[in-house]
Amino acid sequence: MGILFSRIWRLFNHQEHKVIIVGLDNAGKTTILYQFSMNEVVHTSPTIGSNVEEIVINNTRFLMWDIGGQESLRSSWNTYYTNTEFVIVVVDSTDRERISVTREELYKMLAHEDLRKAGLLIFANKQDVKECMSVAEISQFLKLTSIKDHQWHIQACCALTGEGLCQGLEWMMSRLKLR
Ligand SMILES: Nc1nc2c(ncn2[C@@H]2O[C@H](COP(=O)(O)OP(=O)(O)OP(=O)(O)O)[C@@H](O)[C@H]2O)c(=O)[nH]1
Ligand SMILES: [Mg+2]
Repeated sequence: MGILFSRIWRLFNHQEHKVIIVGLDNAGKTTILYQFSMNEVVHTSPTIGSNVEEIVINNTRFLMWDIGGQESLRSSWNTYYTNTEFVIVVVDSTDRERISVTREELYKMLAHEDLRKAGLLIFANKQDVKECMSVAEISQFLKLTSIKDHQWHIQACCALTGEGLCQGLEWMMSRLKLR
């Protein structure tokens, strides 16, 4: 009876799932957010604070927070962590010099109590640029296989064309179904 009730509850309970989009400045977070919400490339300037949009896919509602990635803003990312179900980390695949900074920020986040249960989706963005880092390279730099306490997935994408973005969302949807 309990299982049946919880299945019916989930069927009718169109609750919102909180998602935060983080990553270094210039990674493409805002471009990705508006590809999700408007299906188009918007002209962006560096985000100060955050942008938020509701994205609805097959009756599943995500509330997505895109947070500014400049160095001075990173210490306030943690003010967005409460009730977060998914963290999307956007990596600029052309930025080899700062991948170690992304790694530091990533592990700092994963250690945070409020993100204990959050799933992790990594977008290897800007795959349209020649000689960018591949998914395999980024996985290695970020030591993703060492992450045992969070569900994670890495997805190649190009925010300008939208390629790969849906696959990332599909992974998030597939995690929700398992709950
Ligand atoms: N070539 C290429 N450029 C991209 C891609 N995605 C985003 N950009 C460009 O990268 C620049 C930064 O994009 P934003 O979306 O503003 O980056 P952001 O991560 O929100 O940056 P902050 O708000 O400063 O944290 C813009 O000029 C985008 O047009 C991509 O897939 N390929
Ligand atoms: Mg931005």
